[in-house]
Amino acid sequence: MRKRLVAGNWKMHKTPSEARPWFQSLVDNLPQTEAEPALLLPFTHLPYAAQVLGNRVAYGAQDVSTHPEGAYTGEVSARMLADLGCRYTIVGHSERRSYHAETDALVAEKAQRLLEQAIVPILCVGEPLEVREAGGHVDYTLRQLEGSLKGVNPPSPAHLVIAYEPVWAIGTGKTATPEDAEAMHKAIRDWLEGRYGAAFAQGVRILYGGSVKPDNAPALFAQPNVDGGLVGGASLKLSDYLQLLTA
Ligand SMILES: O=C[C@H](O)COP(=O)(O)O
Repeated sequence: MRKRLVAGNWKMHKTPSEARPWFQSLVDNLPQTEAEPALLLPFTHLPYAAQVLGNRVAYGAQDVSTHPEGAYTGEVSARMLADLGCRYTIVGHSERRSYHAETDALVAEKAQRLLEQAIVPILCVGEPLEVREAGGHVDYTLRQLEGSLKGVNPPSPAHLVIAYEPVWAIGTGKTATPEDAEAMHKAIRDWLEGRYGAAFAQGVRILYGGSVKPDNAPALFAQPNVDGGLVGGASLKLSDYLQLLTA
């Protein structure tokens, strides 16, 4: 039985001092729910997350260095994130793939660095609009998955989360239909089975991301292979995020 994960990706929003009282309100208003809450935050917010969210709400970063340590100005290592108590960290978000030219091979290295520190990578994949329109979305996404997991061997299914985020649905208000999301998630799980075996594949959580909101989340999350969401915009508003936790 996979535990639903509702992961908020704050991207580059809010300052640390704006975030701190928000974290407190989240902790004070956490609903009784089976879903696991998590926030993926800018690096600057993580010390406050450690203080306020503690072990009540999981948190982590949105990126990590491929290097374990050393003279790499501006980089943040997996060991630094582990020291701040990060449970998850995003790798391969389409915004990093497109604005920072991150390749599948680089994403795989980042995932590996995280696993070395027992941080669970939330590995993002998903096709752009032209690929979807041409009908090549499944092949495209599975190829991306294969490249981004090359040489990556998580010790258990709990150590890997996949987020399917069709690029055309991110921040656009357009969402994949629950049926389209389910079809892709099933294809991803089948691929995971071929790569890691059936028991492993059944344990991995596959999140949907792309304009998830309180009104569309129940139908998406009801799909058998949709194990929660990676939520951008709606995770910035406390009332929306709280609703998603019980969707
Ligand atoms: O990581 C989150 C996704 O990019 C989705 O963002 P969005 O919910 O604002 O569309």
